[in-house]
Amino acid sequence: MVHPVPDFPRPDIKFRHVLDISQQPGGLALCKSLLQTHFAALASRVEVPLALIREAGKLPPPIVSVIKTHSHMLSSTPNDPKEKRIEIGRDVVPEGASVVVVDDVLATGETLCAVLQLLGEAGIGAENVSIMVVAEFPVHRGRELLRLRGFGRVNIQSLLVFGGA
Ligand SMILES: O=P(O)(O)OC[C@H]1O[C@H](OP(=O)(O)OP(=O)(O)O)[C@H](O)[C@@H]1O
Ligand SMILES: Nc1ncnc2[nH]cnc12
Repeated sequence: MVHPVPDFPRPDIKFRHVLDISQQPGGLALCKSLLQTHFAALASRVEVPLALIREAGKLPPPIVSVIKTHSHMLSSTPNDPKEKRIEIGRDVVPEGASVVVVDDVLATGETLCAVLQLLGEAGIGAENVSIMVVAEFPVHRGRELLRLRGFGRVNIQSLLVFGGA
């Protein structure tokens, strides 16, 4: 279901088009049901609130915001800024709530570190967060970065793992 695209976005990279899963018939439903086997409380199935985390400038105030150093892999143009900000509405997740973070890819781990930091700023400790990704690329050592940044105890589950560490 995830087809490889050679030499994208740069020569010698075998890109795995993970998001294409959602463009294939039944793909999104398959993902949802696989994710649900890992986490009983997925927002779209059991109607717990969905909290969006977006790049800076896309959510109205009040927001909480942190810097995100972006992953080298998909920074396709040399002019891409080295860091961006990500944001969440300040009061969308009640303090002390349990949160399941869902993202498509875990590669370097910069994104998930920024997300955990952002949730921390919003009053949600890492002990109340679990993470689910569709695809993990261990070659980029994302879990190691999370450990180094103090998030080693956060539960991370991936549906697909491409290659070794
Ligand atoms: O584990 P990481 O190395 O952070 O990569 C994973 C992130 O990269 C992609 O997003 P995007 O292309 O927006 O991220 P980028 O700008 O950081 O490359 C993807 O949707 C993940 O959120
Ligand atoms: N090979 C790859 N394909 C798609 N996304 C990625 N993120 C990091 N490595 C990747």
